[in-house]
Amino acid sequence: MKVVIIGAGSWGTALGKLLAEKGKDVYLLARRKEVCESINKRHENPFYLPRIKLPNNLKATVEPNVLRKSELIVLAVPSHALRKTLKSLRDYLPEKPVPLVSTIKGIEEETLATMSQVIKDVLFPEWHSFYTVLSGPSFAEEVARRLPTAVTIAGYEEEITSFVQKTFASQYFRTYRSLDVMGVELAGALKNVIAIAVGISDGLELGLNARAALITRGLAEISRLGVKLGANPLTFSGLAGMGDLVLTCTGSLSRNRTVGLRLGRGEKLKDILAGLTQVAEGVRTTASVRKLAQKVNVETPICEAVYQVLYKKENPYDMVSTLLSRKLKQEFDF
Ligand SMILES: NC(=O)C1=CN([C@@H]2O[C@H](COP(=O)(O)OP(=O)(O)OC[C@H]3O[C@@H](n4cnc5c(N)ncnc54)[C@H](OP(=O)(O)O)[C@@H]3O)[C@@H](O)[C@H]2O)C=CC1
Ligand SMILES: O=C(CO)COP(=O)(O)O
Repeated sequence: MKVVIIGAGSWGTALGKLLAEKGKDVYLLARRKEVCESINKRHENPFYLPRIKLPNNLKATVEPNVLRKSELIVLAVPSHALRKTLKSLRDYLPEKPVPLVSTIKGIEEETLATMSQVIKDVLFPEWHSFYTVLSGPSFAEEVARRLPTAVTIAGYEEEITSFVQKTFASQYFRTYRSLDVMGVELAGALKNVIAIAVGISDGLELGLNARAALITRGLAEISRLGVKLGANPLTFSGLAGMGDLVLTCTGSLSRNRTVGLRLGRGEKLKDILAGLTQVAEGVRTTASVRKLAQKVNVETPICEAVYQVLYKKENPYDMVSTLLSRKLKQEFDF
């Protein structure tokens, strides 16, 4: 099977390695020639996954023609780049639709579209039912080191979703199926904002109680918004919801948590972003969530507090007192 992965960053490379180890003929479609050269000649991606040996049947190219005969396409670019990237590649897609797997965790800021909605805008209707989304607690580096991982794959069509589920399943990568595309997409994107909040709290050394409270109330908040937008509430207690939220809020490999930590320790956002070599989706998603929440009239106090710190230069300490001084309420709105 020929697989093309659009995006040769950390996640695209880790998933490419996994699929190549399963015997698939895998091509990473990169932007930079030097990335391709390292992967093809040295079997390593030092820009994104240093010191990980890649299999010989994982190749990289900048040539979009590689898409023509693909049998599975994986999307692994940052969310803000998907629309433009797909527009530039759509003339190279195979004549008949093939399963598409988004591994992207973000919401477009200008349109507030999730990635399935971007696909619907950019690709012909016959492609829409071929869309699936893979999400869950899965740091690229750990997957690349073949450490045990479990994820959810959601799609519209049972047959296509099962095909993708089987394609990715391996001895160390367990895949579950879901039909809640919207829920899995939203859970994956929204948890990044909560991870920034937890990072800020940990950077301020506010303790483990505060961390647990933010994760729990963060889950309540992102579930509330997700459900209002059409997600199945159960999705938020699964791998794509609770699972990924806990991983990203507590795992030192998280880029989003790290942005928060550094803010909490007193660094400026612009300095942090200037030094990042990988995407931290939650920064843009914070702005998207604010607009979404206002649009559907859902209270998202933690996301709002993160917005104030990131975009209004609010002191992180004030974020905490704002959250703690909110009007007292019931824990659950049954
Ligand atoms: N890394 C992880 O552990 C996981 C990541 N994800 C999600 O996967 C998605 C991709 O993230 P990840 O691989 O980590 O990101 P990285 O920052 O590691 O890599 C990003 C990739 O996208 C390319 N890219 C960046 N900007 C653009 C652009 N404007 N147009 C076209 N291509 C671009 C980069 O190319 P270039 O090198 O040329 O800049 C690179 O190939 C994100 O939504 C992320 O949340 C999901 C699960 C795990
Ligand atoms: O989504 C992830 C793990 O599941 C990766 O999180 P970060 O983007 O914060 O590193």
